[in-house]
Amino acid sequence: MTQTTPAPAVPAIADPVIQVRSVVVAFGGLLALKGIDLDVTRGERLAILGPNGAGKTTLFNVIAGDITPTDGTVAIKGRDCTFLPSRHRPRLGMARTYQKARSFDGLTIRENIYLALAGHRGRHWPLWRSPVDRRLDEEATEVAESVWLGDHLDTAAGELAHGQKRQLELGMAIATQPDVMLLDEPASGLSRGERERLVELLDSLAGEVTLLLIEHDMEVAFSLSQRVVVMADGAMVTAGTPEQIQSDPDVHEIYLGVEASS
Ligand SMILES: Nc1ncnc2c1ncn2[C@@H]1O[C@H](COP(=O)(O)OP(=O)(O)OP(=O)(O)O)[C@@H](O)[C@H]1O
Repeated sequence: MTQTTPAPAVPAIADPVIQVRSVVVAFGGLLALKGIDLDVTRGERLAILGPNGAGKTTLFNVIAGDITPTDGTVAIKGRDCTFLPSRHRPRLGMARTYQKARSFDGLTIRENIYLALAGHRGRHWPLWRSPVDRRLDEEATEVAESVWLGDHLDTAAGELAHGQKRQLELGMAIATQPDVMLLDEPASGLSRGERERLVELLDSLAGEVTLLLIEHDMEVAFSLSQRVVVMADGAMVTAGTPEQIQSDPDVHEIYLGVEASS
């Protein structure tokens, strides 16, 4: 399969939250990203699609600060963050989830969300609970309820089913009240009912929250996004509305080509 389509031009947008410019990532001799340009505007819902190995997670890692690009720049809310480590990005209002959930298995749902809340507010795990800490406990309960985990508050994360773990991770991200959320395959491994609840939950986020989504489940990706970017082989192949992407023969070829060869 060959992708000869030139990368789509980056249109100038009024209120960019994320600006990726000429980003290259090399892992030894492998070019995982070959010069990516991407602008995401405030409140936009953007899905990134592409076959395995296309570079989607690597692009997320660059935007979230988990890896520094070999070349190019990333700006968040107008500030050059190319070299800003991921641990500083929540202060910019950014949260991300990972393909593999990163909650603490030995802690309960309430405790995991509490820690996310406390970390965001610059507090530590208290030996004695002050009124502020008790308020955080209440907030943790509210967040757990918002991701439909209110009935499992005292269940250890390690005992949760896969779908519930993803709900917890989403809750931990939401707890930091981000205005930019990067979700890496949030629907993976979820049942149909859980996927529907996920869409409902993400749909209910405030309009100003910017959402970037890597998702293999087309139904989820198309129903949640306003714009879809398709990547293959470290490059952006095309971009458009969900309707445009669904009827794009190049996109079909990318997926069918991969399916045929796998
Ligand atoms: N840390 C790493 N070291 C070496 N190669 C890597 C590393 N991370 C990713 N790669 C390679 O970079 C390429 C892009 O990987 P990436 O995970 O970004 O793709 P992806 O589109 O997210 O795929 P998937 O849908 O399977 O998660 C792949 O060839 C992958 O093997």
